[in-house]
Amino acid sequence: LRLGSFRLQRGIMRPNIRKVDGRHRFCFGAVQSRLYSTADMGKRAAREKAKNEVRLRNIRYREASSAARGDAASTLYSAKVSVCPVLREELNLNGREKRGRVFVESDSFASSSLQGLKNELHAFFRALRKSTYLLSAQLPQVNEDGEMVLDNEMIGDGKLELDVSSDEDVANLFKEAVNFYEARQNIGGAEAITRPTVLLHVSKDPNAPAPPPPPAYLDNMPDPTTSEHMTMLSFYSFPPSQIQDVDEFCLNLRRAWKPFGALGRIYVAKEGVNAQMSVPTNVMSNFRECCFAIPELGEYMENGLNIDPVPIPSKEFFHGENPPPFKNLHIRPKSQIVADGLDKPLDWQRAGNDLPPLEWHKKLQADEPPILLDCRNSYETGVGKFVNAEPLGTDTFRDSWEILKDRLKDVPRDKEVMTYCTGGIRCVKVGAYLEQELGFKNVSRLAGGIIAYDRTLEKEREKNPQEVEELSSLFHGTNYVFDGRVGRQITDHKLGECVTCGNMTNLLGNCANTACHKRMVQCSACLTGFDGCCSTSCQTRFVNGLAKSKRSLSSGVEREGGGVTKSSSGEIDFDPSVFDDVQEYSAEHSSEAPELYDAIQRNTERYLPTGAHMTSGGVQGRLLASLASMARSGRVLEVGTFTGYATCAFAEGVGAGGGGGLVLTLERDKLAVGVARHHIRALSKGTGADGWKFVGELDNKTVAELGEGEEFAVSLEDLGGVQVVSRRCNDALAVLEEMAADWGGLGLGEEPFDLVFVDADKTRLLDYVEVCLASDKVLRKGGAILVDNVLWKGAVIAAGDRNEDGDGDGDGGGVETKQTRRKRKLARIMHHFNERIKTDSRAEVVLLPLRDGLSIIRKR
Ligand SMILES: C[S@@+](CC[C@H](N)C(=O)[O-])C[C@H]1O[C@@H](n2cnc3c(N)ncnc32)[C@H](O)[C@@H]1O
Repeated sequence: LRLGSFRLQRGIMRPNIRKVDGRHRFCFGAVQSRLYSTADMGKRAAREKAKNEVRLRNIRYREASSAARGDAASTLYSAKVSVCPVLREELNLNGREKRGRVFVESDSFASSSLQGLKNELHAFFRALRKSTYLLSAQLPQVNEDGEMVLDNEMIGDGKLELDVSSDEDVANLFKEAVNFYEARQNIGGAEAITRPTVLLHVSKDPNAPAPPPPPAYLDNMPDPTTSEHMTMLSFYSFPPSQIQDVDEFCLNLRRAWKPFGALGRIYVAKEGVNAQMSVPTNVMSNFRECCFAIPELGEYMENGLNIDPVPIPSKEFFHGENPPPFKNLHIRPKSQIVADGLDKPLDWQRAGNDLPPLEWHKKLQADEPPILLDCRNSYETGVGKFVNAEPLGTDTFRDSWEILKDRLKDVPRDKEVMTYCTGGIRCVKVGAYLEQELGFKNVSRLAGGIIAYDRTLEKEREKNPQEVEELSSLFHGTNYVFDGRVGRQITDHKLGECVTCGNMTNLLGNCANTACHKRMVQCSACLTGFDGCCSTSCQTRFVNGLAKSKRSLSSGVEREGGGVTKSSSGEIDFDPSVFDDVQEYSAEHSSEAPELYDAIQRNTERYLPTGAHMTSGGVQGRLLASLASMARSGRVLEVGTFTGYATCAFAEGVGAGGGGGLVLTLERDKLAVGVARHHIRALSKGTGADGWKFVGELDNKTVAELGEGEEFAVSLEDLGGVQVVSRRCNDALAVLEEMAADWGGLGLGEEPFDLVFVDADKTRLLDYVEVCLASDKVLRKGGAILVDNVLWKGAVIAAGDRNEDGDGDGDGGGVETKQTRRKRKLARIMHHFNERIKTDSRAEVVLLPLRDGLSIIRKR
């Protein structure tokens, strides 16, 4: 491994190895892999390893390849694979599985036998395993200039396509690939091909058996997108036979749950599944049936699905004051579903008795109270617990074992021990430990945890109003939950001590200073007085320029007034609220965007409301148009079209030059491309009222969608003949990389772009910029890259101060909300990007504090 970024080879393979925050990061075309340096080996490396064997193997291949760089041909064949549209549809393939690259070792089973080659394909394209398909192949082609072309367009018109249906075909194919490679070397144009390369096409076998019918639980299912409510639920399962192939299981879960429009965070490990989810209420019964049809869940979901009885109106869920608890469906392979820190796994099937909530309630009122242990962490027990319960006082779940051992050392082993936690999952592990490690014979745990207890009692009280007294909750205070709602107040009891004044309260949240973000209990008076911070020092940091992160606690604190003030020490303090005023002032004193753009914004809010904040907007739109008008040859590339706001601004700017030009824009989202298409077509009527009317018509139209790899092109005659090409692609980075190899085969001329706007997946900014800086086919020397959101709402400042690695709470559920964790992670990525690019000798950078931060990177 070497520090710094370097290109291993030109042409089709360009791995970069960079050191990022103490770990080495590999980027390899569309396939990215990360390998952690020894300093960071531990749970993350282990998790990564378990997660994806294929990625690790690719790393090994790459290392082997770089070690034998002069002799790469003897190490590996490269096979670029594409799957036909019929199979893609039928197998419901995800982005990565539609096309990709696999490597085949020379003299291996895979390079000499059909089954071996298929095994190699299945490791990457997992869904193909269970289907019958035909394989055909094509050798690299050479164009009229003698350069090698790896382009599907070369198939047809007399180009050779080979059937690959026997071991002999496979052996011949790779033999031909070597011949071609060696012949190319002799010709002397070897830089275009670095190893024996073939193109493989996977297509549906017309004689294959018909795919199985859709499962019964999907029969007559309502359309989940029309649901007026969302239901929150959680469940966990510890199947006795364990989950044998975790990656495969994740993939299957994703496929099974896709039709329901389910959102959530699901952890899958060999030991089981732990899920927190939101599901459209109108398909809940179908979803439940689906879960029970999955053998690893079904009867092993302890206490079934834990469903919140009060569904949330969809409007409030998606567009309410607080961000939605879940925005996506994340199904993550993990080494454990609850990180326990035990040396060896226990048998989770022997974990004491599951006590139903009503029995539990009765037992707690018995004359001789049992030992009652609250197995949650201190921040949870600090605001609520059962009467007479003993909190373990842990910071993380891992701390439980020593504390339990110590607390129970003198307790007779037949004494009843009762345990509880939020949803029950942690107590499975505690129960197993008490029974198997400490030898307790009478362990009971609260089935479904506090959540189930609270719900059961509420229902019982409704059924038996005369028994309200007997059924009043023995859990006092607030139950801390992990789905972004932070806490549910079960009774009015105030058990927590305010971190800043010591008064009793039941409010909890996180410190507003993102660099601290400590979980804390704080009363409402201090919440306001300390601007949502846990101490005066955090408050000073927060108000002196740090972004005001939205608090997870509902009562967000807004500072009143604002301005530049003099502190007692005489220094000038900067109040961040002034920044908003500055932005507003600059909008008021910039040229107004034509009417068309207001219509674009309105349509975006109508069709893609959750992303409506992503458009470039007024002042930035004007800046983009101005920069495009200065582009030397009028060629602009946009990565991330969304609904075409910036695309139109670029076209407008390029058009102002009057000499034609091209705006190529790339986007993965089907619907966004469809909406953008209308906006771009509206530009053909100009940017004034006509265009506005034209765009307005979209309200009554169905949005036409483009398929993967399809594009539409418009020539804007009224705008100096600018051509706008919008292309739908699953991975814009892969398109840029292809472009770097051979102008992308997009048929858009062999001229580099003057301006590239990088505004897509923020986690790969460095990769996008790297392609632009490294390849003069993508961006000309002297051209510029624009990168949006580089300030990440100011959170980059705090990110610069941090060097921790996330929540580390060890309870498997995470404690920070998903939103704040993601925000901090992205802030770190952005900060790292800003640091890296500033020191890149190939670039000249200006970071403008415009809106969310826009960097202009000129290629030297
Ligand atoms: C911030 S929005 C773009 C906004 C647009 N440039 C504007 O100024 O109005 C980012 C877009 O990038 C798209 N995107 C994210 N990752 C992508 C990828 N790998 N390939 C293509 N598009 C991607 C998203 O679907 C999203 O629509």
